[in-house]
Amino acid sequence: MGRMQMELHTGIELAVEMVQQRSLPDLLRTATKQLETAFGLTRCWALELDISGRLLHCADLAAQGEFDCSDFSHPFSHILQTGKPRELTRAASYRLDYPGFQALFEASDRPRSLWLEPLKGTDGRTLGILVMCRDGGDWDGIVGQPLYRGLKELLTLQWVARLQSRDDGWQRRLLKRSLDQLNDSETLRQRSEQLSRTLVGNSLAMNQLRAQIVRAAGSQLSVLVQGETGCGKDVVARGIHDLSERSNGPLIIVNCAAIPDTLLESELFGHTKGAFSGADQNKEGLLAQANGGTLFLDEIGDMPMALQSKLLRVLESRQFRLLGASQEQHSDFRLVAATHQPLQHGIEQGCFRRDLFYRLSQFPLRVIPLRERPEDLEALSRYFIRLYKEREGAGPQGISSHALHALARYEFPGNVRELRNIIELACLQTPVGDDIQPELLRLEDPFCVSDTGISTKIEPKTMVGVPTSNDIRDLKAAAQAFEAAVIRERLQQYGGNRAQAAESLGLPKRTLAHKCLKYQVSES
Ligand SMILES: Nc1ncnc2c1ncn2[C@@H]1O[C@H](COP(=O)(O)OP(=O)(O)OP(=O)(O)O)[C@@H](O)[C@H]1O
Repeated sequence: MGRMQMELHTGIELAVEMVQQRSLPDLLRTATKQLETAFGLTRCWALELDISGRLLHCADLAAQGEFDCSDFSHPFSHILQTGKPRELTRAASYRLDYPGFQALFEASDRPRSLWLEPLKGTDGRTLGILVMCRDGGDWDGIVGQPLYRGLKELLTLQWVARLQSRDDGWQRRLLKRSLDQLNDSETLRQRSEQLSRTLVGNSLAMNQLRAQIVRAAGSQLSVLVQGETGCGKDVVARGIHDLSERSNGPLIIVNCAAIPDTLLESELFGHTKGAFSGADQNKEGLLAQANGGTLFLDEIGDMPMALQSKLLRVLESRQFRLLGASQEQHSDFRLVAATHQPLQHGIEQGCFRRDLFYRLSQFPLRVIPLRERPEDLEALSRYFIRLYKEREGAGPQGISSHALHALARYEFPGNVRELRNIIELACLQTPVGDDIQPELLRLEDPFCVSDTGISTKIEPKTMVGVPTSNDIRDLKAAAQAFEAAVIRERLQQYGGNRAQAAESLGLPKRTLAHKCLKYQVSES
């Protein structure tokens, strides 16, 4: 084979190897090795200019292979600035104290001569710098060779192609990420909108709460909803269930305050026949019923300590045992708990387990009181008017701006529940088709004494069975008598309707039922 043929053969072999490299680092590594072998170099490096054009990288030098292009204490900034190749002698190299350059010089065994050549793509864009090292001089004898020029051209072409595919991949990833983000925010928007049909309010706090509910619903974390009585914790818990992937499963609601302590455990865990006196048949507990769905433990702060420990165990393993049974059972439920009491206080008092608190509040949510979000009053009022009209078939047209102003001045100790009662009562008294006017809004706390010093609604002294303050010898008994009297009176006021009486007192229905049982108060 003649010399020309040999060169052609070598050139083709090298070219084939170079085009096979899929990534830029592999291409640069292969090309520099080829140049070393083909031209007897002691070392060859390829420095890559980053996308900002401010840094040159040499992957093989690791941490030291970074060259700031605005620093002229290494030779590469000059090369980039002039765009021309040049030779650098060993003596000159010693004088350049840039640490990265000294590392490169050292790793090249301090050659007698270095050839620095900028590499450009066909579009004129600078790709980087080729650094060739050898102990002889005569660089023209190398860079003038067709094989060198051919390899260099192929290297730059492949370099551009690799950058292009890296850019394309990067663009694709960027596009995918923005599409994902768009999808996420679109889903978030749609779900928040769906939720705004039942969890009404346009305030910033409500918008943020809805967004958090959507997020909580998308996870399996236990959610603790905290907020004053009547502010919408129950609505939040239902929202979490409805928006979760468990929405087709059951939503089991347990009001821990409404079930006597002695019954709560068997209600939750269930029992076998004969487990205790009165257990005349097997009974499935609420934990088992919540399988595949959501268990909502309302008023969790009222759960007895002994039961808290058992609940903690269930939450950790989702395993539990029916009272009286020897076998464990499994239930796959998501827990949502709610409380109007600050649990922190319970923890300090030693009546709420700290570890349970942390287990419950994996995703904490707080519903702020209505008085702190007056922007929600109008939307909520119109929502309750609409519900009233749907239920009764007719009702007021809307609510006057004066009435809305009056609402805005009120504190709402009973929160949204109280607003609902006020609006419903006003609906009843407003002529069909008119707007609710301020004088029809019963804006007073029934337990408050008015400016005249006369109690506006309830006068404990006149209540049957309630001792006057001078006669009180046992405060607890007197307070209970008062509570019983208020409930009795409220039931009378609402014609025995427990749901309305409970709403008007800011109590869950089951709590009222429990209190009626405790105080022997009947509807009649
Ligand atoms: N943002 C809201 N949008 C629509 N209705 C609401 C909203 N907040 C509360 N309500 C309504 O107010 C009443 C009381 O709400 P809810 O029962 O959820 O309060 P709660 O915080 O759970 O009260 P409690 O502490 O007494 O259990 C319900 O009739 C509920 O539908």
